[in-house]
Amino acid sequence: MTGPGESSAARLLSQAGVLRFPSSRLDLFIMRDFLGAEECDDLVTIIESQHRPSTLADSNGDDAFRTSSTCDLSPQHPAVAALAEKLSRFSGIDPAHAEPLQGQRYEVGQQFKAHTDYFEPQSADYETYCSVSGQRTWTFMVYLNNVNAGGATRFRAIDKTIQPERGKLIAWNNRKPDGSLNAATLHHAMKVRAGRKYVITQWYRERPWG
Ligand SMILES: O=C(O)CCC(=O)C(=O)O
Ligand SMILES: [Fe+2]
Repeated sequence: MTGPGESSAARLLSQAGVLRFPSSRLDLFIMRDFLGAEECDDLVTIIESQHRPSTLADSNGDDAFRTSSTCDLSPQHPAVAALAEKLSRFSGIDPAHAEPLQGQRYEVGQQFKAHTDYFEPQSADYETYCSVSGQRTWTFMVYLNNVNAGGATRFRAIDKTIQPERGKLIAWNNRKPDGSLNAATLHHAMKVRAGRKYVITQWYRERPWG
């Protein structure tokens, strides 16, 4: 069964160039060249033009936990609207279930330590984040540039490290087939060692965004 805010392995694998990482613990998919060079460069320009310090949904007292910058991408921007539509067609998820797209920008030394994208049900702010749209379901993330050194995304539980590569998309299901949260989705955006790193993330929700 696939809920309204969910993609599926069958959907993703039916599209040319999509590979599945072999793991019984986590549904993780990779596609190179999801975006072309020009699309990536346009999105990097937008992120460069406007960003703020990234924040955490559940602050844990570690000021070094997430040190990147975030760009709230305007859905009015044609390049952003085009990407949102492309992701929705690709994922098969109704765009009503999509959060607004976000860009992340990492300078040398910046990172996002190991975390999950779902909201912790025990956290104080769980209701604030999830009462309207529900839990996060799937994550789709696109690397917008080749990083000179560092900046990989590491999934520790399945021992998989993905190198940033311009235009490459990765996608994973934050939940297990039975709908429970999947702790094996734990991932770490490792420190950039040289150059900058830019990504865009699309998170989807159980219910329409609102
Ligand atoms: O930048 C990355 O490699 C991962 C970013 C991430 O995990 C997030 O923004 O939730
Ligand atoms: Fe994440």
